[in-house]
Amino acid sequence: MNGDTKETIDIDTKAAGTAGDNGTGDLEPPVFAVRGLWKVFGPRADRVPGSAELAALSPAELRERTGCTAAVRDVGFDVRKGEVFVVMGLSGSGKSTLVRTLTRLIEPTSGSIAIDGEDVLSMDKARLRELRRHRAAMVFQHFGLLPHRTVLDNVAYGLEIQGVGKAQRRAKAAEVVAKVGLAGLEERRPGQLSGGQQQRVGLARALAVDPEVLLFDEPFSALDPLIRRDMQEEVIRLHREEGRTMVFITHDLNEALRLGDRIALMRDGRIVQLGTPEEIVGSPADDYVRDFVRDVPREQVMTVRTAMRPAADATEAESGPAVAPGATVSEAIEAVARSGGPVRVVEDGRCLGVVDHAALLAVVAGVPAQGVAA
Ligand SMILES: Nc1ncnc2c1ncn2[C@@H]1O[C@H](COP(=O)(O)OP(=O)(O)OP(=O)(O)O)[C@@H](O)[C@H]1O
Repeated sequence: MNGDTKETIDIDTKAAGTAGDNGTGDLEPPVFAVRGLWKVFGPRADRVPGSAELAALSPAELRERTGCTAAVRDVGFDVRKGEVFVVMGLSGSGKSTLVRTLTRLIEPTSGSIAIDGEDVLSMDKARLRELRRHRAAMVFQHFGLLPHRTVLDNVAYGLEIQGVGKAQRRAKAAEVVAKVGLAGLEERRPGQLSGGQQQRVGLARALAVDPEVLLFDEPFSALDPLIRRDMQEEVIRLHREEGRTMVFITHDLNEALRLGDRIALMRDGRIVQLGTPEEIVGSPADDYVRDFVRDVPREQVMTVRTAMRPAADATEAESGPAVAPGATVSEAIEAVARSGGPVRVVEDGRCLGVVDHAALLAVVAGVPAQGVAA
């Protein structure tokens, strides 16, 4: 593992192709910066990342030759402040291992991880404890609630182990319980709650410590679809209201598309594509991703920004119904159907382009359309 004792590490801003760029051109330091990260399980795991020959083997070949599994293979990315960063992939692709290495619940084999520029791999035990308790709180699928404690006391638990006084932690817990929609249930025990309500308690407990980043490990996969939908809405609402940074693991593509500002799609320990939902659905990096997103209703993910063409003349640019550039193709289809003609794409009073029947149909069909902006 790392022998690095520096408190901070230099971040190679080009390594992950995304560092520092928060999409607005501003340079904001990332919350997490991960570079060249490996986690190999098995005998003499350290030799795998260092060996070009072993690192190039397929998972099956590697297992056969060395008895090792490379759960995370040479992964690099940034988690930007305020975004929902989704790690998605099929079972066994390495999602849980990757997210657990961020706070060293699992020790990486090699590579670097920084939180707000601070080297996570050189943190001592006390600093790590502080990281997990205050800065990066995890919400697990199995919520790990204490069965004999009330909802309020379960939520206050994280504050209790931080040494916060009783009155103060109960006041804070009550506030967070209300925030996740559990007001009135404070004195119940976990056994008296539905699965969805228990998950809300788990979420409230993580929120109570006011962490900089919330890490969700498939938190909703055990919930039935309606309650799951409810909890997704809850996460979207909390994110909108608080702008808290979130890292969210899921194997469910729809959940990833609904929640993610950006999605890292994993396969066999590697990130095969990292991008916005629209980039992943609209420009899959390879056949694997293309196959993965094949059944996604494109009109609900793609926006008119991708579908628009320049206005043909001043009349087209200046009159008629308008939509915002972030409107989905599905919304624009409705507007075009109602108006019977092209619809303008307008931002801050300026016409960026227009969308018409042909362009919108091309997006739905997944084929390039003539005159559509690249
Ligand atoms: N402690 C371990 N020892 C050996 N191999 C492990 C260990 N933990 C995970 N693995 C292997 O690492 C790979 C990635 O596992 P991981 O749990 O990270 O995947 P995942 O994408 O989170 O899967 P799931 O969605 O099923 O939770 C798998 O092949 C798994 O068998």
